[in-house]
Amino acid sequence: MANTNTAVLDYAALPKIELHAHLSGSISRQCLHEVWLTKKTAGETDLQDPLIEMPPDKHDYDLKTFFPLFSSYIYNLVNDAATLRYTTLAVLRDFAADGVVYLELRTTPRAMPAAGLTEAGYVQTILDAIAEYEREPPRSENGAGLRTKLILSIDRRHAPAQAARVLALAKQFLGRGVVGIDLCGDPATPLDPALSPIFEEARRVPGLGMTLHFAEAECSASDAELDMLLGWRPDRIGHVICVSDRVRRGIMERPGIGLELCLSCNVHAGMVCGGFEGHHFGEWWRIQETVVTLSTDDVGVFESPLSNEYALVAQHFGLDRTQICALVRRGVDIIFGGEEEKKRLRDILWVE
Ligand SMILES: CNc1ncnc2c1ncn2[C@@H]1O[C@H](COP(=O)(O)O)[C@@H](O)[C@H]1O
Repeated sequence: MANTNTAVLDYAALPKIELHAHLSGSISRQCLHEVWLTKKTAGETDLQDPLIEMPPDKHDYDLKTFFPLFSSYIYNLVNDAATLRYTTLAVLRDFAADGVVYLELRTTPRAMPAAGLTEAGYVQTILDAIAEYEREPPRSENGAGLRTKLILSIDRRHAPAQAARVLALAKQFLGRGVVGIDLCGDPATPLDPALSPIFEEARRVPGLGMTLHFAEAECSASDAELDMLLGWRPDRIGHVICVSDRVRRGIMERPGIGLELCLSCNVHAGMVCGGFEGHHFGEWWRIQETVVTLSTDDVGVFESPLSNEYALVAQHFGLDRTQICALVRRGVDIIFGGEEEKKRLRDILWVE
C-alpha cells in the first residue's frame, strides 16, 4: 500500500509510550559489554564477552535460544546491586533517547544472594535508579522528560510460593513506583493452574494493573489456558498470536482491553509467519473495541527501538502521520500510571 505521508514523520522525535519492555531484555549489548569489561578487569567474571555471546547483528533468536540468554548469561552478568542500577539507568537513557516519554518497564524480582540482595532489594534498587534518572534533566529529542513505572513479572516457571512473593512485593511497592503485575516466561513451560488464585487475588487489589503474555505460541494457546487467562480479567494482554476465532471474539467482548503487540520480536523470533506484512497488527489495529499499542519487548536482543516499530507499521500497513499519532495517543487509555500521568501525556503527545 502506498504511503505518501510518512516521510515527514521523525519517529525518534515523536513522543511515544512503551508498555511492554522487559528490563533484562532491554539492556543493550554495548551496556552489557561495559559491565563485562569492568567485571573482567576486576577478575569477577569468567563469562564470554557479550559482543561475542550475542553478536551485534544477530537477531534471529527463536523461542528455544532466546530464554536461555537470560538464565544462562545475562543474569550471571547483572548479579549485584551496582550493576542492576547501572544497567537500569542505561535502559532508561536509551528509551528516552528514542523519544519515549512514558515507560512501563517490567521485571521479574530476583534475589542475588551472593551480593546480599533480596527480591525486595532488587525492586527497591530499580525504583531508586528510576528516581535517580528522573532527577536528571530531560534527554529526549522531543524535550519531554521520561517517566517510568514498574510492573513485576511472575514467570510461568515460578512455583506458587515464589509467584505469591511477587504479588506480595507488588502490593508492598504499589503507589511507590510499581503499577502492575505480569505473567511472562517461556511459553513452552506448562502453566500451573495453581498460579490462578494468585492472579485472582491480584485482580482484587485496588489500583494494581494486570497484563499477561497471551497465546505467544501454539503450546501456550490451548482453549483451557486462554480461558483461564481471560478469566483473570487482565487489563492488557501481550503478543496475542495464536488465537482461535472463538478467543478473538472473547477478546473483543472486553471493550477497552489493551493489546501489546511486538512486531520485530515476533518476526525475528519466528513466532509469526509472513514477515511484517503478515503480522496480526494488521488484523487488530483498526478494531475499535480493543486498544493496540506497539512495544519493543526486548530491544537489547532484537535491536529494534520503538521509533522503528512505528516506522515498520507505517511501511508495512500504510499508516499515515495522523494515524501514527492516533495510535500512540490511544495507548494512553491503557497505561497503569494513573489519571495525572494520562493528562501529562495527552498534553505532550502529538495530534498530527
Ligand atoms: C518473546 N518474548 C517474551 N515472552 C515471554 N517472556 C519474556 C519475553 N521476553 C522476556 N521475557 C521474560 O523476561 C525475562 C527477562 O527480563 P527480566 O529479568 O524479567 O527483567 C525473561 O527471563 C522472560 O521470563
